Amino acid sequence: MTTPVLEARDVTMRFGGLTAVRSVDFTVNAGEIVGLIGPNGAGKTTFFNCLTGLYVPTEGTVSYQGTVLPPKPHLVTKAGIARTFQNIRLFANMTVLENVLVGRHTRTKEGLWSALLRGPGFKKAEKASEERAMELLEFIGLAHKRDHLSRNLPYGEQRKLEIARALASEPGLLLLDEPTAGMNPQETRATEELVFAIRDKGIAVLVIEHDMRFIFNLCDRVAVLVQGEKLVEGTSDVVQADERVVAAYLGEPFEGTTEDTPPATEAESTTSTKGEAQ
Ligand SMILES: Nc1ncnc2c1ncn2[C@@H]1O[C@H](COP(=O)(O)OP(=O)(O)OP(=O)(O)O)[C@@H](O)[C@H]1O
Repeated sequence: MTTPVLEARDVTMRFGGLTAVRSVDFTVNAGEIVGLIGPNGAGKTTFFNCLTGLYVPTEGTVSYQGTVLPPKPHLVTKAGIARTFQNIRLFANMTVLENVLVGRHTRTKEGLWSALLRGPGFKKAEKASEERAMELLEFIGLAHKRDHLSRNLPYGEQRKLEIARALASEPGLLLLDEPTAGMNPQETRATEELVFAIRDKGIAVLVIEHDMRFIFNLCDRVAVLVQGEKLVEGTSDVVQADERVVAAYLGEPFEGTTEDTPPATEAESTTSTKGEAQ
């Protein structure tokens, strides 16, 4: 039996006259790795931002484990959803261990500022947190670099550290936004293994990625967004074989598509103004 972890119902996000995400229904079940793909400007990051409370959807609801989420990022994290971003957002001048400890602030009594300023309350809670943070660093293979400043890590390790920091909030669902962007094939392969290992720990994963080989190797299910709409959803085989997906990536019109996939006309001419949706 499949148990939904995340359920987005009829989610629409408009920016003025531009509909970036249109009436998207989307589910991630327990134990699944789900991919979200689509051409540049398709609305993937905007949809992620709607899921994680960075944006308040114009319409629709997002539920986690059956409860509608408040559209506030820290409450979404607290509920059990963690994410990484397209661009690395580590604290560059903090150590590897400190970065992971900051990620734990939603799971400790102490707040983010206490963690950042290392006040007395933080120090008390620090020991238990430090043990858990070290477990996570061991899990991602960076325990030996615990005292290195994060800015001195090679790029691939910085991306891993971001994942460890996200895991530090003890999520039930992890959202990864282009985790292999800028990686060499070896690092990409290692990331694939890491995502499988995360799933094996009982954490569902939703991943946006442009690297199709990575997505099709990794995901149990893949959804394709095109011009803000969910065009196709299915197993890797089903999605790869769908002519509409190929056409969407090649920028061809959706001739011969079914009636339920009309092009989103408002979005057609406005895919270059990216705004803040990172
Ligand atoms: N804050 C914003 N204000 C106005 N328009 C926005 C904003 N954020 C995104 N958009 C627009 O919404 C559309 C979808 O953008 P989004 O970044 O979600 O696409 P994407 O699929 O993640 O693209 P990419 O693969 O290039 O990251 C684009 O037309 C973009 O210009």
